[in-house]
Amino acid sequence: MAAMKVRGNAFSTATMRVLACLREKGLEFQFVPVDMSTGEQKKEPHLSFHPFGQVPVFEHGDLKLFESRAITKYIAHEYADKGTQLECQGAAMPIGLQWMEVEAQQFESPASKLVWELAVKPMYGIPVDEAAVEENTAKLAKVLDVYESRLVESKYLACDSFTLADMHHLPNIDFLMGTKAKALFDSRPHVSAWVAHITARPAWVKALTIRNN
Ligand SMILES: N[C@@H](CCC(=O)N[C@@H](CS)C(=O)NCC(=O)O)C(=O)O
Repeated sequence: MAAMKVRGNAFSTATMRVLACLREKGLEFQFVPVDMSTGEQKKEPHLSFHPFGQVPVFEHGDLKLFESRAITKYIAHEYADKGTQLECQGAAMPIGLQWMEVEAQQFESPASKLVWELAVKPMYGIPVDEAAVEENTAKLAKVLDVYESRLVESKYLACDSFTLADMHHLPNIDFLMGTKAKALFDSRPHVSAWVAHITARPAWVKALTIRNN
């Protein structure tokens, strides 16, 4: 099997999305830390791997990929028979695609803005923009109302087992659980149970250990 490498940062949500996937699949990989505090991602040689100057970058033999969700879809497909089956099967396949888009198009924007305001800014002593917090709390609440309805009828978002559609949420949820935005999840019983369930997955717990290295 060709060697796998992830260039990224342990505190980057997009990087953690890829590490979660590799852990679910039980795949070996080399982690190459990119120091975002010095802007390493905006300089060569990193720019030769990622033209937008971001993390993560995934390398598998001669293949070089950026965009975390494209990387996880590649890994899930390429290693369909290894570890956790992360794609919805058969007739549920398009439902999996739909809920992955929901995460990317509806959840990511308000969730990542709240991560920035409530988790990252306080770490660096940067003043919080309360108007942005209010606006994105309202937006995320509406998204989670839809999730609550969906999770009444289905234990997981897309199909009857854990898939990429659930997994893609983990990094933003992990940060938000340490902020006042946790209340948005806790106040919706089915969302709250889903969060407890997916954040306790051994693969996710193992992915997070990268922060201890
Ligand atoms: N849509 C991209 C987002 C990548 C992204 O925004 N990465 C952030 C870290 S989570 C980054 O590199 N930020 C530094 C920068 O933009 O300079 C993906 O999912 O890979």
